[in-house]
Amino acid sequence: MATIPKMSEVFKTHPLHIPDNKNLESFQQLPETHDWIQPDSFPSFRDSNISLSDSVPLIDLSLPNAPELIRNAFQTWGAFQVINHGVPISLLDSMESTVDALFNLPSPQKLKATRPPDGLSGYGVARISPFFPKRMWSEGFTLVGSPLEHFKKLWPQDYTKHCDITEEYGRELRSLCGRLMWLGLGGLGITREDVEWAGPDGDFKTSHVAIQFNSYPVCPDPDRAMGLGAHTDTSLLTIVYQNNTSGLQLLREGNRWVTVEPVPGALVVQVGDLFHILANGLYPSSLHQAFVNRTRKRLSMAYFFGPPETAQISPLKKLVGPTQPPLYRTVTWTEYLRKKAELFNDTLSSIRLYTPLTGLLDVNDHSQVKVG
Ligand SMILES: O=C(O)CCC(=O)C(=O)O
Ligand SMILES: [Fe+2]
Repeated sequence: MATIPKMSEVFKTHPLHIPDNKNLESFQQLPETHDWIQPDSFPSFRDSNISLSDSVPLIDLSLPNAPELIRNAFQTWGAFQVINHGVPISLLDSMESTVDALFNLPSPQKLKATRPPDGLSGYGVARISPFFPKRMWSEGFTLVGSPLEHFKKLWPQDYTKHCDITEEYGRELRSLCGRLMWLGLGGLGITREDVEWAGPDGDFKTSHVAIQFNSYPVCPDPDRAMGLGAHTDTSLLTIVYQNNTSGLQLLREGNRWVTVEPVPGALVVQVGDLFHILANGLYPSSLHQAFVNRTRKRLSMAYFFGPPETAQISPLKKLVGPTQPPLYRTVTWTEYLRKKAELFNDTLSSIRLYTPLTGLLDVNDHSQVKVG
């Protein structure tokens, strides 16, 4: 059996060099390098005539029927927005201020904390950039593990405050993800005994996590630009916080992009590839992208919740039977991440064991999604 790559080594085989990082805000016109409109380049991402019933569900986690609503949302959308989630709104505000402060630093300061080409943490462009022919209208900062070393480089005097906020955010989101994992799994009839790697208390204490901050500066020609190209996340669950500026879109029924309108204090919960595998395809992995705006800068933070580094992820036994064969082979998160760096939106199909009998592509076959 192949050895499991360590998280820190995942990108050694696929280093990503940061291109000359011009300050996007300084452009009066969209440069050719960022102009995504070519004949037949990608489906239009401006939604038109979307009916109200076509908006991602908004779920109040304090309601007694929340588990049922969550199961429904996961099955139909692979996503929902959640309120009354228990993460203090003041913490969301502080975290947003930290992210804002980070991206407002002068470029040379941000570049001091550049993510190494084969590394996990630091400032840079989106990891998915090499899969698209044009550059994205965004900048990002990825954190795996402690923010301390990175934040010291960004804010030599002032790092403690930002570290404290980020660490508290990480703790709160970990606990929310644990809750949401059990609600999502419960909806499939899965109980604590079925998921060994959730730990003896079922608190996912050894789960691996990454945090991604994204900034989408104002753009002179937003209809021709793209903030973040269409992708699924590799995680089990991703929780996105967005500021009060829209941009996040989900692909609905494989044929139209629906904007997730910002709701104050809400968080967006999305199924990632690994939960899709665990659920043996019953929950689709959410395909999403982000657009940009002409007059409003957008910020988002994505919290990627994954399994422990060595956990073997495969369709849960209870969800497999004579009429439901396992759709995917076993992978670890690190193995999967490495594959994704190579195959991107074809990664799920590369580990698929069965093609649906109908011969039709299922919602998670993204080989049809045009990315270039
Ligand atoms: O900006 C957003 O809303 C989405 C961010 C995202 O999808 C990601 O960081 O993976
Ligand atoms: Fe994402």
